[in-house]
Amino acid sequence: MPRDPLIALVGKPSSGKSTTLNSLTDTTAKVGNFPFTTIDPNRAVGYLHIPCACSRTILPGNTPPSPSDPPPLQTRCKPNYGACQKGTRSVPIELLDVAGLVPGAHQGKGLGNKFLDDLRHADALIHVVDVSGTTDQEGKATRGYDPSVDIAWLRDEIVRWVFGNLMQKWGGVKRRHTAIKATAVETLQGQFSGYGANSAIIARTLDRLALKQPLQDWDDATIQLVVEAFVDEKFPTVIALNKIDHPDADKNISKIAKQQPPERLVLCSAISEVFLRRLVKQGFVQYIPGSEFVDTREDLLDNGDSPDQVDLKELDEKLKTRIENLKDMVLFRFGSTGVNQVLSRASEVLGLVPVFPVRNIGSFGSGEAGSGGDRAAVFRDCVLVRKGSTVGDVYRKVMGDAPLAFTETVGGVRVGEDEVVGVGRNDILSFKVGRG
Ligand SMILES: Nc1nc2c(ncn2[C@@H]2O[C@H](COP(=O)(O)OP(=O)(O)OP(=O)(O)O)[C@@H](O)[C@H]2O)c(=O)[nH]1
Repeated sequence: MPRDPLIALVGKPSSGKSTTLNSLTDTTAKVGNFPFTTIDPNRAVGYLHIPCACSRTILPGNTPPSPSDPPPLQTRCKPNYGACQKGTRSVPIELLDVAGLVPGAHQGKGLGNKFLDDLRHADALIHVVDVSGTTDQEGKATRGYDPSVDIAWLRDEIVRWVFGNLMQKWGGVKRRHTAIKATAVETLQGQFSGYGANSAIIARTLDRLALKQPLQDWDDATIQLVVEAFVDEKFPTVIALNKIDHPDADKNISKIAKQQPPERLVLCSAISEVFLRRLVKQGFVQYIPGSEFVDTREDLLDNGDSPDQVDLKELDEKLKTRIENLKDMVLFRFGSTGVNQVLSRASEVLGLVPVFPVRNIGSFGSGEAGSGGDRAAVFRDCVLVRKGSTVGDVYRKVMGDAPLAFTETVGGVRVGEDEVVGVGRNDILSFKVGRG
């Protein structure tokens, strides 16, 4: 059965990993349960924000009565896991906290081997970088440090770790490869299976390099290239440039933006998100996590709300100033605190596709045909699968090994088991169990 995707947060000490994790996992937004049964101590549940199927007005019977009304399905969207607020769905996703990697980790420095070992199961990485330059490469307080260096050494540590593990056995690997006349994909898959690599990842790795020599003739430099390409395939990485609220951040952001592909970079201020969510909990502000706007009591009164309608507390001068600063330095300049984009971007680099399995393809409910009528809850389930997954892959993830009779999508249209799932095309599926 395909595994659930796992995203790991990595970075040097004090770059803001815990704060980022808190901002991604804090459940102020009334998110519900999650489907993962065993959560290790270093795992947490984050919520990926996606447009929910319930807000697609193209679906039968989902036209809003007037432009200002929500589509009818939206009012009945009740996820089993996560939440749906006005058509934005929070889908639970597992996160792994890989504590404090430092240069030299691959040789065991700072318990590095243990942390690197934790990484094996990750499908993508979020590298949290302290873009303010106020912590050195080991996380100690400083000023004027160049954080672009961190991006290079962290990847290098992972490469050296994988390289070291492979080289320990390379003599035997080569001999066996020749003796059994294996293909390079087969041999490398055997070596890299401990990192959760399948043959598709290995094939992509080798395609990237288009090597001429057979595996048994690879020299160290070639093996190094193979390992680098493998690390990039197996651990696609989003770089979260954290602490953008700090005045020293701008020049570092410009430098890194010139060196890295834009689709890999996200700007964020984890501490701002944590602070705002705390103020929401304490009843001081209205704020939808990830949005550009924060409303205080004063703002709402200025907007014409009457005092008895506004149930927010008064702010003292100190808090007022902090919120104004946060608006100026982060929200207005960057459009949000950026933390939700960190997770969305990681899901993009992984190519995750949300799929909505429903029992009843006519009503999108989870009951038998006709049960609950048009008031029944819809789109109870949403699963995240990797790009390129087929209808059959989704079926096995949701239903396990039971035999599949046939599958329908919107309008009762039959879809084949081998069809690749895609957003808006065949991502609402009803599986009929049994022998077809
Ligand atoms: N200015 C600013 N400071 C931040 C931000 N995020 C985190 N910090 C601060 O950076 C320091 C380190 O944050 P942590 O989240 O503990 O960092 P960490 O990477 O988990 O550190 P380790 O647990 O040592 O690996 C703390 O003092 C945070 O308050 C941010 O967005 N802006």
